[in-house]
Amino acid sequence: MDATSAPHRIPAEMPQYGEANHIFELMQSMLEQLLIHQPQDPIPFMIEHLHRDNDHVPKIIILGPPASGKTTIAMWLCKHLNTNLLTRGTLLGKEFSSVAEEARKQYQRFKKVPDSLLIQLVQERLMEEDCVRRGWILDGIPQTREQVLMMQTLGLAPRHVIVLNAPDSVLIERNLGKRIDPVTREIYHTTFDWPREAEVQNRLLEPEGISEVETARKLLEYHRSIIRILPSYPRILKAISADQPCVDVFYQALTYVQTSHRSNAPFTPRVLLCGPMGSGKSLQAALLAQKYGLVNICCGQLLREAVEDQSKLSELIQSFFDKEMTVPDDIILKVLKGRLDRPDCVHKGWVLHGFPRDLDQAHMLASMGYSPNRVFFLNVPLDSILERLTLRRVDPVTGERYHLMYKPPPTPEIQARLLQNPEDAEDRVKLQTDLFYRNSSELEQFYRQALTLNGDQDPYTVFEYIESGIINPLPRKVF
Ligand SMILES: Nc1ncnc2c1ncn2[C@@H]1O[C@H](COP(=O)(O)OP(=O)(O)OP(=O)(O)O)[C@@H](O)[C@H]1O
Ligand SMILES: Nc1nc2c(ncn2[C@H]2C[C@H](O)[C@@H](COP(=O)(O)OP(=O)(O)O)O2)c(=O)[nH]1
Repeated sequence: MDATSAPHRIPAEMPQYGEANHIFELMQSMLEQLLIHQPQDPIPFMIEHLHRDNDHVPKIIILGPPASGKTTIAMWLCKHLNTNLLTRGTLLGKEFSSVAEEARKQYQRFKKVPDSLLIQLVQERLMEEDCVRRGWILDGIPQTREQVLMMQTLGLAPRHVIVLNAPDSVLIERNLGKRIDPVTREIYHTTFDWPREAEVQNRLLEPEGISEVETARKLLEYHRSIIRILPSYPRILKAISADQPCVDVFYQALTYVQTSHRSNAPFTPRVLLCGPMGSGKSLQAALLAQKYGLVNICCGQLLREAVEDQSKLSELIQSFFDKEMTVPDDIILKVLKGRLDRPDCVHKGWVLHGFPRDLDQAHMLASMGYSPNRVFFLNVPLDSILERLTLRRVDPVTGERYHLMYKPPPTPEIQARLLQNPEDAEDRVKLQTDLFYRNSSELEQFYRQALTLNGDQDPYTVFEYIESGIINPLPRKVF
């Protein structure tokens, strides 16, 4: 007996609960910490870990060569995400810390801090309340592979690693214009980022070590070490070109750190495609069903099959078809429930389109326990919909579908006998489209995590957007 016909032991609502509450990620994070720290008594350790509940605070590392903008971007991200910035300077400058004091001594004597001492400083800082509660951004640390390994051994794991890059010539040139505000420690640039206030302009200082020779030396050192660091962060690394305006780098970095990584949690897609007729729902549903094995449920088609199946509802539904009246919601829901309850839908997941069309239907669907976990709204302007639908024809002899613009009939004989579906007439399409957009805002309100996309483009581009929306976890609320 294959899985889709075996009696389903796990009730459908369990995976939904797990997904809605990120149970899998919660357990995975706790297990990682347990294995890293191997506490004597795991129970209190797990309780304390769960109480801390900081699995989604920012834990970011920004790496990059000198003058790539690490500190600039790190500062901007910190302000936006309300998290803590950790740099070598802030770590070494820490007061009331014997480790920091020892590190300062080492730096004063040897102009270098031993890896073990620096990482000890990082560990000490990351365990402080504000970093636990609001997360952290490490600017330019780790600098060596040894430091990476020490951090991993201590369980200091970032969730996102950003590596900035730009041609050395650009960086050497750029560093010459670097200026620092001694009061706020803000970073500026004589050409690219000059402060507006004259008071700030007058007090800016030229930092040490920004000469061409000095920058070139640091670049050499960086290139040697970075190739040994990056392989340690295979799945959480994002490279961003720093050879573009700061603000563009910032927005790419912000978008990245606000996406959750794909989790290994078992996930059964329950996809809902909403959009006016002709927006591409059926086409996209067919592509999803074909590629991911989802059950394709077109509400209209389901009702027609219910009539053909001679089911006990068939006469009732047929009577509404004959009177060209919409089938009542409760009858549609009965048919829909019958289909969604089948093991293939529960096991493989489904892609539903053509229902719900309004808020009442959405409430009814949810009350039956069929909440989609991915909702997409396909937006297509009316003129594109009219172009797609009103030029559609079908050959009554072969059943072949044509489109007078995209797929014209091959011969005049076929052209002559083509028929147009009355539903595709311009006035019908305009009425249906208007009806959809009258209800769509309430539906978008109801499906808070819905993703809206531009359906007026190549079908495969639309499909890529939908695919990415399904595979990737939904963006969390902003930190
Ligand atoms: N994308 C950018 N375009 C132009 N100038 C930039 C850009 N990013 C940073 N800068 C400027 O380059 C200089 C170096 O920036 P920043 O100090 O942030 O880089 P960094 O990677 O932290 O450097 P270092 O590692 O040497 O501390 C600053 O003057 C900053 O204003
Ligand atoms: N250019 C373009 N045309 C599309 C796209 N999706 C669907 N179409 C065409 C194919 C159909 O002839 C027509 C309606 O598509 P459909 O998938 O039946 O729309 P829907 O009524 O199920 O929402 O539009 C699409 O994404 N791009």
